[in-house]
Amino acid sequence: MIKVGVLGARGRMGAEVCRAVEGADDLELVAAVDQGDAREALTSAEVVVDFTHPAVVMDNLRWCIEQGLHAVVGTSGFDAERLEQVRAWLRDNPRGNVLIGPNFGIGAVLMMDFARRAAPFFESVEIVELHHPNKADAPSGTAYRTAELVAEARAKAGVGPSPDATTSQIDGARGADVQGVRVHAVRLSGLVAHQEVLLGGHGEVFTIRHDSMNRESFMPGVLLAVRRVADLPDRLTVGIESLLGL
Ligand SMILES: NC(=O)C1=CN([C@@H]2O[C@H](COP(=O)(O)OP(=O)(O)OC[C@H]3O[C@@H](n4cnc5c(N)ncnc54)[C@H](OP(=O)(O)O)[C@@H]3O)[C@@H](O)[C@H]2O)C=CC1
Ligand SMILES: O=C(O)C1=N[C@H](C(=O)O)C[C@H](O)C1
Repeated sequence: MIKVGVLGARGRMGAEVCRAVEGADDLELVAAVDQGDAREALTSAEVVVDFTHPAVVMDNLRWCIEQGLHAVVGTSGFDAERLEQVRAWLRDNPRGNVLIGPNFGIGAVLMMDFARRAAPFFESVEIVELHHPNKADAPSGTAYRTAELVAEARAKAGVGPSPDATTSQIDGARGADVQGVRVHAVRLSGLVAHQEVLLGGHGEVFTIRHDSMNRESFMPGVLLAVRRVADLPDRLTVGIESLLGL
């Protein structure tokens, strides 16, 4: 049995993770912690899962690393600077691995991988992410990570910037620029979590779309990460691609 603690346990994702852990024969939920609860209850866990808020996740993660706990992090908001900070904390503390998953949906991970692979073959690329209106941040962590992967693949292949002759616009009309990739964020009642990657070439458009219809969709990926985080070859892993053999 792997002992699991959940941070953000009363939130939309945290509550779903608690249910999934309780339903798994090989996992035991030993602590469910939310805003205002003492984190010390988590010291009885081997693996801590964090689905809280981008503003608090770094403090939680530093605490987990200092305690030598393995951490599976779903909370969004990780850029290169934050990842470097996590690496520094890991260097200073000998025990505990960290897996940060921008998206634990299997289809979403495939969407990111397909986008990365397709990126060098099209001169234009833009990302549209669509979420429920209670989401705390924009753009989504998934869109940010997709843009990073796409930008990296295009740079490696020597593809230049996406063509764009816009000279006049209202602020924000062309979305956010994430490493040269335009990212547009929609917030709409009725939605859960969705993304389209639009790739345009000569007379053709290739669209990759993923839809999470509910939060259960993330649970196979979260449980896979919980089961494997202790044995990962690197102290810090970003994404579950390697766990899926991608
Ligand atoms: N990687 C993935 O696959 C997915 C990632 N996410 C990400 O997960 C995060 C959470 O999303 P969601 O569940 O919808 O958000 P919610 O707001 O529903 O849940 C977050 C929970 O964390 C609590 N919380 C806030 N601060 C702390 C703290 N310091 N310690 C413990 N608990 C705290 C909140 O309490 P309170 O409300 O009182 O502030 C709330 O109960 C977001 O960053 C989101 O983008 C979401 C879906 C999938
Ligand atoms: O807040 C959400 O809901 C989601 N957050 C993650 C993100 O920011 O990418 C993952 C998924 O999109 C759902």
